[in-house]
Amino acid sequence: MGYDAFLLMSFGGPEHRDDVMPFLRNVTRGRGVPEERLAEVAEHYYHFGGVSPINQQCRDLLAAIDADFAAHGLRLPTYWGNRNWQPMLADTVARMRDDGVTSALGFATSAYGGYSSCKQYWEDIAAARAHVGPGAPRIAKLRQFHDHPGFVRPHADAVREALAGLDPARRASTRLVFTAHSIPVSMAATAGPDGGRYTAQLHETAALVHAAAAPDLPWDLVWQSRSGPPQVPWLEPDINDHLRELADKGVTDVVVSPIGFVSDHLEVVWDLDNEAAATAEELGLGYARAATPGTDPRFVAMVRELVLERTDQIVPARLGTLPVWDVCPENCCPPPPRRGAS
Ligand SMILES: CC1=C(CCC(=O)O)c2cc3nc(cc4[nH]c(cc5[nH]c(cc1n2)c(C)c5CCC(=O)O)c(CCC(=O)O)c4C)C(CCC(=O)O)=C3C
Ligand SMILES: [Fe+2]
Repeated sequence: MGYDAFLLMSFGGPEHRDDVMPFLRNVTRGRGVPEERLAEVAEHYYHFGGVSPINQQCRDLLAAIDADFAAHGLRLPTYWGNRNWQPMLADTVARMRDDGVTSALGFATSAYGGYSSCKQYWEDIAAARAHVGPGAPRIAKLRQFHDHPGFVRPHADAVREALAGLDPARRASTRLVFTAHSIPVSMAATAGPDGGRYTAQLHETAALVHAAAAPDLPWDLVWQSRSGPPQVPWLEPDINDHLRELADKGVTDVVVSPIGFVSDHLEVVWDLDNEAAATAEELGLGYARAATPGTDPRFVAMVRELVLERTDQIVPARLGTLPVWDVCPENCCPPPPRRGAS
């Protein structure tokens, strides 16, 4: 098939209290995120003992991928490396070289186009290969999967399940609220080869999940987890402001579906299960948060299918019509201007 390894790439997160600040400095190096914001976000991690759930979720996903590959006779050794915390991608790529890997396929735990969710993983690959030097394996990144049935259907089932936990007598005043990570407006404008692709793909995913889960209900796409300096505009509205507006309009219940994410990591368990849930309670809104795909067997199978489609063994499974791309054109998703100390 031309490839001799599979590489899982993710964001990374701390697993000890002492790792929280070094991790946050890795994430925000050169991005101009104010100290106060870092201290505030550190508290979110300390609330969970300094342990982000994301690394364990990656271990679980990789174990499920191993089992799925084996069950389908796909003999590819698997590896895992992160952008911001151990296991760091550069160390993983060094291990791949030591193991004799020459050409790997990389899967990033982000479904969408854009700088943070796609292009930055290409930069991570290039930096890791440069760090390893001669003999570093070639690594190609698998495509964005925002409309793959293995991603959309688990989200849709989760919305249906969350709805089942709300009062059916109030269904007529219930609303679906899809959320994704906010990004700077300038980053959204330059996402994808023609710009605007992060938000466009998210809209498509939201529409697909809505149609599959609860086509009778109204829905919105809003944003969460804003970072960065206050003077830089980021995508709005924030989920918390949006919940206030919905309550004012007479909405009684919400299902919040984090379609921007593949697992229940810290941005989900803090920003939604803690903050947004508290906002809803204050407003007297019924609130149910839909699960993310995690290790849903359909999502795990999707990873194998992305490998098989890349190696021309199956045709791509797609529910939407927006472009997805395997290789980023040069002009695609430029990095944000670097600010502050780097
Ligand atoms: C688009 C996007 C995704 C989705 C795509 C993907 O999944 O890749 C994502 C995911 C995540 N973001 C995460 C955590 C953080 N993101 C931050 C900051 C930032 N995110 C940004 C964008 C995104 N982020 C941006 C433009 C910044 C500003 C700094 C910069 O330009 O890079 C900060 C800094 C502190 C702060 O929040 O201010 C933290 C701690 C975690 C880990 C959670 C855990 O530990 O479980 C995950 C999965
Ligand atoms: Fe983030």
